[in-house]
Amino acid sequence: MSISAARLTIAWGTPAASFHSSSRCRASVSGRRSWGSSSSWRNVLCTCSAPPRNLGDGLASLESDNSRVVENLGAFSDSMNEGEVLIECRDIHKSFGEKQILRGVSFKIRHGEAVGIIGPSGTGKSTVLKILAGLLSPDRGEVLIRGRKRPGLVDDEEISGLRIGLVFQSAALFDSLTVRENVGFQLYENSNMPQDKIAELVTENLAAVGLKGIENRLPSELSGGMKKRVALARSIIYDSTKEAVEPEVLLYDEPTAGLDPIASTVVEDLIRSVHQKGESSDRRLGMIASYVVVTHQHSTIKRATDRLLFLYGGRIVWEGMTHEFATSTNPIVRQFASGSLDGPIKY
Ligand SMILES: Nc1ncnc2c1ncn2[C@@H]1O[C@H](COP(=O)(O)OP(=O)(O)OP(=O)(O)O)[C@@H](O)[C@H]1O
Repeated sequence: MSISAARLTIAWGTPAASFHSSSRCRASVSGRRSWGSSSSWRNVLCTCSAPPRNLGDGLASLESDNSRVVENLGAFSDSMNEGEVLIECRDIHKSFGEKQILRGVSFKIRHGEAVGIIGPSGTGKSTVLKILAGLLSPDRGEVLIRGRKRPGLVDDEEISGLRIGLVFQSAALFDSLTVRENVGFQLYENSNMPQDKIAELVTENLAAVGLKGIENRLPSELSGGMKKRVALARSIIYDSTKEAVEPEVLLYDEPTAGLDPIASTVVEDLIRSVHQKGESSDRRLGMIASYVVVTHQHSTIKRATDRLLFLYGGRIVWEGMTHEFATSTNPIVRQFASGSLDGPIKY
């Protein structure tokens, strides 16, 4: 097969052109998965017990009372046992040219969590994911992986003990490769699995995202929604010949945008099904220890997240459990939840 011809720098399925500078950023995220029955996918318990924190009462307080924001965020983060924190963002700042996007983003993701990042368009959610994944460097602040500071872009050695994968909003498939080659890319490139076994796994993973019989198609022959699901299948396929894997954090950038409601449900259940909660997850093959989802979709927020971080004005302005989002009295959250034009968020 022609996969080696396409030996571009693959960073979690990223075309080389996007991140050619991170040549050390080899594919370290083949996905893990363990399919349950569809009913077990839905049988998800909330493991998070931290209370919600309203970080300011709206944009005005965010702008005028920054110390309070930081103080409250610290209180939330302090409630986490340090040993269970996989990734921490500490006071992250990021600008593109003159445009300051992130102005001090701080949060922790702990083992077993399913966290959503929400907020208005253009507020920097994807930027946060790219910084978490090590594909962008913050201008200021730091990312800690299991308590160890990562100085720059991702490096396999630096993040040993934890693998971080990013599923791109745009699917980012290799145009010249078939669906089979795209989904099985990691295994063709980095495993010793026989090709027929990889092909079998590809078919199995495609079926899990609701796609059958498209293995020989090229990405150009797929709809946008199908491409997204192929990318998802690629992110969760794993080398089933291995006995144990390191814990893995998957970052999903709008995994259900553009999907019809039923396809969205398939993807949301899939995201849940590959998630292994609790401390045992670091030795369970085929499971994701924690994941972060950036989404605008209500169904995805409700079905696929336990805890939410609300990003606005360059900072986390609210965080809490997903079920508390709808009843929050924070004006920013209320406006966002209702879709009202009136409120602190201006377009
Ligand atoms: N590489 C880049 N160069 C210049 N500007 C960028 C770059 N990446 C992002 N931006 C800008 O940073 C801002 C935040 O972008 P980002 O994609 O992180 O937002 P978002 O919250 O994910 O948006 P959406 O919800 O619409 O997907 C936007 O104004 C975007 O144009």
